[in-house]
This record gives sequence, C-alpha cells and structure tokens, in this order.
Amino acid sequence: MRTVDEHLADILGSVAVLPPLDLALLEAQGAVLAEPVSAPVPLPPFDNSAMDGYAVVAADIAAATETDPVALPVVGDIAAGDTGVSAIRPGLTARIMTGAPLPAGADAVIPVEWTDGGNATVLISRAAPPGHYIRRAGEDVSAGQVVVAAGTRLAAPQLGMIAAVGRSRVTVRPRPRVVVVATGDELREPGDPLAPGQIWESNAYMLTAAVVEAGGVGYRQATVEDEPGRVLEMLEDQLARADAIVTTGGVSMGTRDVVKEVLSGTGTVGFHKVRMRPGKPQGFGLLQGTPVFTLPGNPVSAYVSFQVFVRPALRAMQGLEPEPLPKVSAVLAEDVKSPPGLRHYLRAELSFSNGSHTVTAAESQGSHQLGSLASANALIELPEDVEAVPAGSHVEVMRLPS
Ligand SMILES: Nc1nc2c(c(=O)[nH]1)N[C@H]1C(S)=C(S)[C@@H](COP(=O)(O)OP(=O)(O)OC[C@H]3O[C@@H](n4cnc5c(N)ncnc54)[C@H](O)[C@@H]3O)O[C@H]1N2
Ligand code: MOO
Repeated sequence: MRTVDEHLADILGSVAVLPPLDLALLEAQGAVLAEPVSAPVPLPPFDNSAMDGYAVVAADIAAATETDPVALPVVGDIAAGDTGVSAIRPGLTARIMTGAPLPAGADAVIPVEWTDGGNATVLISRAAPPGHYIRRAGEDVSAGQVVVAAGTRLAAPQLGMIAAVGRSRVTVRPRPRVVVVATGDELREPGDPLAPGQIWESNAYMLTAAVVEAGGVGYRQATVEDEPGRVLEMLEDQLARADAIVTTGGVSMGTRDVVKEVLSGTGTVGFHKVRMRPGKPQGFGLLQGTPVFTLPGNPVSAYVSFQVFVRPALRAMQGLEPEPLPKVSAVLAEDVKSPPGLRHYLRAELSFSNGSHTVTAAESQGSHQLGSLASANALIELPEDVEAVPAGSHVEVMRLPS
C-alpha cells in the first residue's frame, strides 16, 4: 500500500512538459503561453477621442454655458481610421468620432450632447478642462510592456490582448490530448438496449468531460472488451495520437482484470493499492514514453482518481503548477466517520451563507453510487489519521469543477 501523496509524487516525477508549439491565435485557446508576449508599440498608439463630438482648444470654450454658448467654426470631420494628419488652430473646432486621432492643436473633446450638433458652426454650451475625453497614447499599455506572461492559460481576455498588440501567432504548451477508454464486457453504449447483466458505459463520458474541464482535449475511444489482446492492441493504436491515456476498469483482483494483466511489467506501468477511498486500486506508468493512468472501474472511484491524480498531471504537462482542485475550509453540518488509515473523499454539498461555508456529506458514499456524485458540488477530504469528525468541526473541502 502507498499513500495518495506517494502515488501522486510518482506520477509527477514521470510526466514531462509537452514541447512548445507555434499556433494561430484562435487555435491557442485553452493552451498555456510558453513565451512572454509584449507590446511592440504603446496602446493606444496615438492620442484619440473617447467620444463622438468636437475637438477644441479648452481655453476657447472656458466661458460656455447653456444660456451663453460659444460658437466655433467647424473646419472638418475626423473619423476613426483617418490616416491623414489633421490640426486645428485656436478659435476653430473639428468634428471627431470615438477612436479618431486627436488633431494637433486640440486639447479637449466636447461630446456632441453638449452642443447643437452644428456642421458649419457649432454652439458649445458647457466648458471642459484640457484633457477632457482624450485617451492618451500608452495609457493602456506602454511600448515593451509584457501584456501576457509566460505560463498563463489563454482565455478570451488574453487572446484579445495578444491580438491587440498585433500578434497573430503564439508559442504555447498545447492542451494535452487525452484518450479515455473504458474496459469491460458488461458495458453497452448509451442508447443501445441492455441484456441482463449489462450496464450503460458512463466512465469514459464522464472522464472525457473531466479532461476538457482540466484544460485538455478529450477523445473518448470505443469501449474495449475484457480480452487481453484487444486491450493491448487498442493501447498501442492510441499511442499515436495521445499525450496521455486514461483507462477505467480491470485493475483489481478479479480473474478478468485484463488491464492489470496486460500492462503489468509493460513499459514502466506498475499497479498499487493506494490508501484512499474511493480509488484504492491504481495503475500508472509510461508506455513508449506516454503516461498511462489505469483508473478503477467503479464510477466514483474513477472520477475521484481523475481529480486527485490525472488533473495535476495534465497541469504539469502544460508547465503549470500541479495544484489540486481549489479547496476551502467549511463547517461540517453533520458528523462523519472515516476509515482509519485511508484518505477519504466524501461527496458533499458545499454552501455559503452568512459569510461562511457549510458542508454536508451525501448519504450515499458507495463507489458505484454515481447519483450522489451527480448531485454533489464538492468533496470533503479527510486525512488518513481521522476516524470521526463531529458536526461543527472545520474540514477541508475541494470544490468540483462546474
Ligand atoms: N477481491 C477484491 N475485489 C475488489 C477489490 C479488492 O481489493 N479485492 N477492490 C474493489 C475496489 S475498491 C474497486 S474500486 C474495484 C475496481 O475494480 P476494477 O477496476 O477491476 O473495475 P471493474 O471490476 O472492471 O468494475 C468495477 C465496477 O465498475 C463498473 N464499471 C466498470 N467500468 C464502467 C464504466 N465504464 N461505466 C460504468 N460502470 C463501470 C463495473 O460494472 C463494476 O460494477 O474493485 C473492487 N473489487
Ligand atoms: O477503492 Mo474502490 O475505489 O473504494 O471502490
């Protein structure tokens, strides 16, 4: 038997960071930036107007009021995108649009709402200080500034920022491609009829979705029956497209636990009992350099094993800290018991009210009971040395991805 921490350390000591890739911006969504991206020019690149209105010399309209507006001749129109150089002299104004370059000589913009909207001459009915409604060059980002740091996962705001500094491609750690495959003669596809003794396959659907939630690309592979030759053939085929493989089922003590049978001693794969519940039987190792996680078949065991072992490994493959799911401390609403010597992950409902978190363990905690996982939003994590925790105690709780 090994501890959760020992098994995780073994995994993290074996997985390598994926090599960097140069990708077009939209292909890089969800990948992790492998280089710092900096601005080649300031943003905005030039002083420009924040409003549709009139560019003026502030001093010219210092006396403007509703009852005594100032009249200024309009010498031109400046639209966003105008590339010509424009200028005004004191006593004149130019109509200007949001984002248009400020004409030389102007030091304020008056929004059209403060005027009569005139074309040849405009009446301005309010004064404004110099700088009014002007967006200065560089006030967003200065030239040379790093706008997205290496190691950042690229979501919408970062992709927008990188485009805004003129980059169409970036060097990233790609999202790991993870093949998920269920094993078991009893498994049928959802949608197909069941014969007695059969069940619908659910683990590979659940874990393929969990891969995506963890930042990877998930491929659900067709279920493989409990036949050693077929399992090995499938694994070898999948190595071509996988950065990692996750299997479920066939790793305990039965006579047909073929994953264990086929992979024991293959590559560096080893099988261990881990001091945890659920998720005791685990296998992990490299097959031709590719990490293979052989998770137990009980659905909740498979899911908890994924969050505890596979998710941190996928993060490490992207060069990120292999941190666990985010944890909070919560007050236990009801007493719980825990098996001695095992780290216990209990499905639970976490809620927040009056400034503190409260957590209630689900009634059903069997590792086949997917129902209580589907209605949980958290896992209570009880350390190995804990056997009973009374209501009112503080416990560590992992939030499940939602
Ligand atoms: N004698 C022992 N028996 C078992 C032990 C043990 O230590 N000694 N460990 C138990 C624990 S704990 C677990 S967890 C399971 C792990 O079993 P396997 O990984 O070999 O998984 P299977 O036997 O193939 O299946 C277990 C269970 O889960 C159902 N299953 C499997 N795959 C799927 C799937 N893709 N979708 C839905 N359900 C699935 C399967 O029908 C079984 O009911 O072993 C215990 N036994
Ligand atoms: O360890 Mo098993 O995962 O408890 O059912």
